Amino acid sequence: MGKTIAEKIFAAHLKDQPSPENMVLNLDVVMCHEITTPIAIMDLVEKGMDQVFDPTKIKAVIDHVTPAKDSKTAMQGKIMRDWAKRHNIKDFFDIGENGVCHALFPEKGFVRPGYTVIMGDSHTCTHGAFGAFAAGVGTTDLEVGIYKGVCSFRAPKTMKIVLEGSLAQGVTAKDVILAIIKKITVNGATDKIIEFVGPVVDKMTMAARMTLCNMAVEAGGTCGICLPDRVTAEYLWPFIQGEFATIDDAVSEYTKWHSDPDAAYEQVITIDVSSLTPQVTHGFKPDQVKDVTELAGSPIDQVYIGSCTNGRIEDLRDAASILKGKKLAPGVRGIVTPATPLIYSQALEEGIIKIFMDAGFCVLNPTCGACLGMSSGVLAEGEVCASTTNRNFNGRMGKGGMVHLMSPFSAAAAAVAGTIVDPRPYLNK
Ligand SMILES: CC(C)[C@H](C(=O)O)[C@@H](O)C(=O)O
Ligand code: SF4
Repeated sequence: MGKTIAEKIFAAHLKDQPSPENMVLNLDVVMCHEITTPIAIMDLVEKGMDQVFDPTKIKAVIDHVTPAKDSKTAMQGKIMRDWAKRHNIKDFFDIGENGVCHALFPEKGFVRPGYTVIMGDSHTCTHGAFGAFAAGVGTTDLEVGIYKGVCSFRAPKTMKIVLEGSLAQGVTAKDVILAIIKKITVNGATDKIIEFVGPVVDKMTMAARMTLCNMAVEAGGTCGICLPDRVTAEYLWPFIQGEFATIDDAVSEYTKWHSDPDAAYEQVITIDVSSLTPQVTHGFKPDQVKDVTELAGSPIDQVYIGSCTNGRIEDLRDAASILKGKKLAPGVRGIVTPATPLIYSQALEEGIIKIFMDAGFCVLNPTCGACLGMSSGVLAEGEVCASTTNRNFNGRMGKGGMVHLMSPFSAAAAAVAGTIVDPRPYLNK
């Protein structure tokens, strides 16, 4: 019987298997941010176990609320900073160099095909876009990961989603993943890995694949995963050129992680995306999704473009293509947060920041901030936000606020229209 990519990664990292269902894996990367890691650090310190298994395999950032907004967040940052220094963690990103973890770490080349990655953050699944097994974990697992470099997982079960056809203009990876979550529901992939394959994925950029994998957790998935190919190797080339003579060599090496044709899946779902239209959430669950046309005309107060889902340069370009030469609708606030300093400076160089500013947007530094309602754009009670983020939970961006998840095209079109609107007529105008 052949193996899935997840089964291959698990087999290659197996340290111990206490039972058929329970596999302890060696970790290649342990990622850390200032919301969940300080709790793990303090607990390790208290237990007299203040050690890290390998400082080169720990990647840490202050990203959720940065610059600090109050004494509590300042202390969370300080705990991270002191810890990184104490343990000689070189890949630690503080103010000026920091960005949203799931955008920053891929950009630094920290994740490679076949890797095992954990983080105390639910959207760690984003890194599966590189053909890695990347999972969000709780504090105890994070502590063990930091201390010993291992983590225990259930034997992998995979749901394969085959994406066929081709995407129409103005329809993006965000619309695809919203449509998938609508179809399989918020529990559809619980305890499963979602393997995204098919011609649509093959054609996607790494940015689009990251958007796809980012929201696997919103369907309950442990991880989203794409098979590493030429697109992966080209993205990683600056980091792997010491390992391979040519990109072709990298591509052929990475095929060892491809799922075998006779691998066994829990479930296989095939979706033709050719007739897919822009999608948007309503309600407070990410599977409450409608065609944008069904919600057209719903008023909004704020537009938020950013986050680990859609704060990359490709996303800012999409939004700017609609905003160019236009203004925010009266009464609508616009906030854009490039997800990393590199994206910010690229956006500056490309004139994208100017487009946002001319349209009336407030441009923020890279941070999670408003995405989880912690800072930098919190909604007031009764307010509505058109957002490129990944969660529309009740009160997510502020108590009593409502979030509609959508693509950067749809968010930019909503900014101009002042209501939810079909972005397609706004393209190329
Ligand atoms: C703060 C963190 C633990 C949280 C997560 O795990 O997802 C955050 O990133 C979020 O998106 O709500
Ligand atoms: S951008 Fe939002 S979803 Fe992503 S890690 Fe930050 S808070 Fe979580």
